[in-house]
Amino acid sequence: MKITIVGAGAVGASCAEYIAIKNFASEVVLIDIKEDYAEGKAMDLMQTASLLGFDTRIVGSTNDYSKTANSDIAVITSGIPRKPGMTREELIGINADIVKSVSSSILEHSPNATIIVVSNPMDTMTYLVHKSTNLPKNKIIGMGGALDSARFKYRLSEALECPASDVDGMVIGGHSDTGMVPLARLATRNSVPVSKFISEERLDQVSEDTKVGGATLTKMLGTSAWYAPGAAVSSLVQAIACDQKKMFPCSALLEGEYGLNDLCIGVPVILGENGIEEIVELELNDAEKAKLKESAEGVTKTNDLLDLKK
Ligand SMILES: NC(=O)c1ccc[n+]([C@@H]2O[C@H](COP(=O)([O-])OP(=O)(O)OC[C@H]3O[C@@H](n4cnc5c(N)ncnc54)[C@H](O)[C@@H]3O)[C@@H](O)[C@H]2O)c1
Ligand SMILES: O=C(O)C[C@H](O)C(=O)O
Repeated sequence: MKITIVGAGAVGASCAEYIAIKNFASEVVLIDIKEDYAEGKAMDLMQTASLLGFDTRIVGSTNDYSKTANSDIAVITSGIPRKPGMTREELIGINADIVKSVSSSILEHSPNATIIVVSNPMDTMTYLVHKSTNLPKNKIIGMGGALDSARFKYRLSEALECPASDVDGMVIGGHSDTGMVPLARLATRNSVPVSKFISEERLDQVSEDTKVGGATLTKMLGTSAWYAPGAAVSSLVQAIACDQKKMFPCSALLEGEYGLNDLCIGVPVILGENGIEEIVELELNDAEKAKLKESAEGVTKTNDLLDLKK
């Protein structure tokens, strides 16, 4: 199993590290435009192999896509991250051109690859990859909901004063400060609704903290987060590489599901060797449906900023 990660920055390198530690891939190629940067990250990571006990070969390359040839999965993390005070949507101008050219270079050398889009604004970048390539829709996946759900579980575990492994919960909708829809009604602690343990006000606070999870960390770090994003991407890569048939909320092209059309937005999907093998339609209540619709309107507004004729 060969995996390419475009962008050897914070998220790309973190993702490569978690993939290697999980030891399910034969090769990870890290590629970046900065001279020697990906090679340096790859060498540094390879020097952890004997310490951490993995066999995955990590290779670095400065913009030489021949090294990525015949990748099974390609992850796009290239582009700029936001600074404190910015929204993800403000990155569209620079990142759209990068994502478009990178996806074309990936497919030139790996026409059968499944692409996971990470660069922000992620739902719109995922839509752009659909619009600018001929890949079938199951092979283009946006990563956002897996991270947002991990943050939701973290906030729930804080509120319930229990380990994160004791709680379950999911965030659907757009990967934006206002567009996320944490499904608080469906969140559980060992199958018991979390509303049994915390007040409605506290649960509302958990949802609000989850939605601004990325902005909170960006303010603290001066740039956006990378450990949880890298871990979330590695989980999606593993689900596809190992044909796990696991369910994650991912940004998927919708064609009528949830009453939505012609956009990519976070919904639960089953991931396996064929990428998105199924879109799971949840029975949402009226309030949740209204939030998802509003979120979709926001994503569409950002999509409308793309120049798809370029
Ligand atoms: N979807 C999510 O949940 C999520 C989570 C975290 C970050 N992100 C996004 O991921 C992106 C990367 O974040 P980061 O923190 O790793 O940034 P970073 O600046 O640390 O790394 C980005 C890397 O991309 C490289 N790059 C730029 N143009 C390139 C090109 N044409 N080809 C190859 N490489 C190129 C840069 O040289 C840099 O090394 C940002 O857009 C950020 O907003 C998304
Ligand atoms: O917050 C960001 O800009 C990066 C990423 O989308 C995140 O949620 O961490």
